[in-house]
Amino acid sequence: MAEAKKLSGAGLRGQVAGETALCTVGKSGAGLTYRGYDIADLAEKAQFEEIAYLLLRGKLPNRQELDAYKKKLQSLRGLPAALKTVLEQIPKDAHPMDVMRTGCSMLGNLETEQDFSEQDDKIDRMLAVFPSIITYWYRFAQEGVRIETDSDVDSIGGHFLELLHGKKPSELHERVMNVSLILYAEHEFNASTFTARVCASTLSDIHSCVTGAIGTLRGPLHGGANEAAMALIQKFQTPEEAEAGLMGMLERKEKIMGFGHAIYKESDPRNAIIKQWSKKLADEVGDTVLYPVSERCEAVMWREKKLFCNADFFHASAYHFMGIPTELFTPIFVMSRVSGWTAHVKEQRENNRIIRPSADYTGPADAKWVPIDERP
Ligand SMILES: CC(=O)SCCNC(=O)CCNC(=O)[C@H](O)C(C)(C)COP(=O)(O)OP(=O)(O)OC[C@H]1O[C@@H](n2cnc3c(N)ncnc32)[C@H](O)[C@@H]1OP(=O)(O)O
Ligand SMILES: O=C([O-])CC(=O)C(=O)O
Repeated sequence: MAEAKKLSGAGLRGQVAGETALCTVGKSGAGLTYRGYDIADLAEKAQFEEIAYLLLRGKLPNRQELDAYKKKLQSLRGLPAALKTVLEQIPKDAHPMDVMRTGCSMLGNLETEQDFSEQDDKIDRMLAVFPSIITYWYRFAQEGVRIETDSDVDSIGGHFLELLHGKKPSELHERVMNVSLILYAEHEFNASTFTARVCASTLSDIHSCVTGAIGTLRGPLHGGANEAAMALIQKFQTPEEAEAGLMGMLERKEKIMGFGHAIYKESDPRNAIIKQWSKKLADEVGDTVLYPVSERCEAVMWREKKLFCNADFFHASAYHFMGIPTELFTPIFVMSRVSGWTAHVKEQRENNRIIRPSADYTGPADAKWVPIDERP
């Protein structure tokens, strides 16, 4: 059983910044739980929509509730005309995370949360429409087509794949997307969720909370690491090349994206799960390069630094094997984490005090005013 990581130092590490009933991360034992349920069980047995319901409504839905919830989400996939117009203005070479941020913000202009009694409907709308936002922009920017954003596929992951590729996904691909969305759904007080909670604590609207969280997730030290991991593994043709490349990077003290974690000490429980699905997909496409290269990176990083793959590393190859362009990896994280972010916003609102920590001042004392013409 892994010990909890010793937490101290900069970055508020180890400081308790609030309470949550949503999730535990890195406690000894299960490692990651959503409302008390072990992530391994959820990834094996649940649908992502069930997990969103669990996080947002506080309990697992029964069959009737889940069917009704999925139907509701399916009915909310359409894009307003004004949002399509905005998406069509965004340059082809924009980063898709910037598109998500703008898309969410524009939605907040068109369908503003007038008061908190509307929060559940606004959240469901975001869950349903985010795959439409990113694929509409992507296919318009890349191919010049204006896609229909409705589909018969009733899962969020399957809907995304169908809009992206213009055809129904295979059962395997829909399943992997489902697992991936479950793994990414929630993770306690990570940087983007904390951003959402800080914003919520000012009693701001739900679209502002999520827009801020998207911006925070974008960075390579957080959600952006899955794209950076892909860029890394694609450089290598063989495991031997990967080993030599990583050794050089470690010697130069470069960060290796997709490894390490602020809270977990010995492993990220999401890695074993997505790695197994990445292997299945590698077998399906007959890959003999990316998967073995990824495995060698994992072995070298553990041997040299005792650093382990976090959730992002094997997501890179898994998504790649499903034909998903690298720049869309982090937007998929958004489609999932919006469930966790908004569950935290609801929790913050239920028991709110504005989040406003203090700082140790390190600047000069007693500075004397110098008139502008006398300054050096
Ligand atoms: C879904 C997610 O958001 S998971 C996180 C995704 N991010 C990444 O994969 C980016 C790469 N990883 C990292 O940058 C870090 O491990 C973080 C940001 C995840 C955590 O940061 P911290 O909590 O500061 O890491 P931690 O305290 O464990 O670091 C210990 C040492 O290992 C080093 N280290 C940690 N991760 C890495 C890495 N990926 N590559 C190389 N060295 C690393 C640190 O630089 C530090 O060295 P130092 O003591 O000489 O300064
Ligand atoms: O918890 C963190 O710091 C980062 C992370 O793994 C996540 O948000 O999924």
